[in-house]
Amino acid sequence: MTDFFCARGLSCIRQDRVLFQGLDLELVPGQLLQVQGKNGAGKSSLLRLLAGLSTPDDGEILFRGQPLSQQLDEFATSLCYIGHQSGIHEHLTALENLAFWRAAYELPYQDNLSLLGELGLAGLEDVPCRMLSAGQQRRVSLARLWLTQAPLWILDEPFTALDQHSIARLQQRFHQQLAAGGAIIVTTHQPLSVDFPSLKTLELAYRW
Ligand SMILES: Nc1ncnc2c1ncn2[C@@H]1O[C@H](COP(=O)(O)OP(=O)(O)OP(=O)(O)O)[C@@H](O)[C@H]1O
Repeated sequence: MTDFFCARGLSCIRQDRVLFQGLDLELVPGQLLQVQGKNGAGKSSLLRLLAGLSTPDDGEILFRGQPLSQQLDEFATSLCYIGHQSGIHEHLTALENLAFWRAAYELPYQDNLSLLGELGLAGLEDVPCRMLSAGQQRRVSLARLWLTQAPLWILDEPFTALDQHSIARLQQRFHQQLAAGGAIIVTTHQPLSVDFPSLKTLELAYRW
């Protein structure tokens, strides 16, 4: 077992249904884990457990050899979690959202205008996010992945609402994160289009 990130014997019960039990996984630096499964199989529930946002019914999760439950604050600084919800402030502009994240997570300085330009949001930096399209809002949300230095990313359906160009750009960002020794856990119903040598898949079966 690696001491970077692993889970042992995880169980999750929702509405009297056992989504999974006895689930083991491990992730080493530079690795991409894709969690797959039908709608309702429990992918988001698993990712929320792994992100420390909910507690397993059984089993434990270890980050750098220590149980997550004993180091949630430290873990939060090593994690970038992006769930189904965009996590952006809709009344703030894209630039203001980036400034907020940089301050909240004490991230190093970046030229946010250039970053938004690279993400295809040039000219929209000062528009309140509620007025952006779904795909544009998703790009603002994903901008965190260009700001963060967290070694572990947990991403729930990050490609939703993105056009093909944005999907390719995000997958290139995945490559950079993995090459820098980071690791990624991702759910997606779409096949990953770029070749990831370190890709590992975990299929969650839908159980009644
Ligand atoms: N907080 C909750 N309370 C009660 N039931 C929940 C909760 N979260 C999830 N569930 C139930 O757990 C099951 C799995 O949900 P989950 O969101 O993990 O599935 P998923 O595999 O991510 O699905 P999808 O592909 O549709 O996003 C669903 O039947 C859902 O109704």
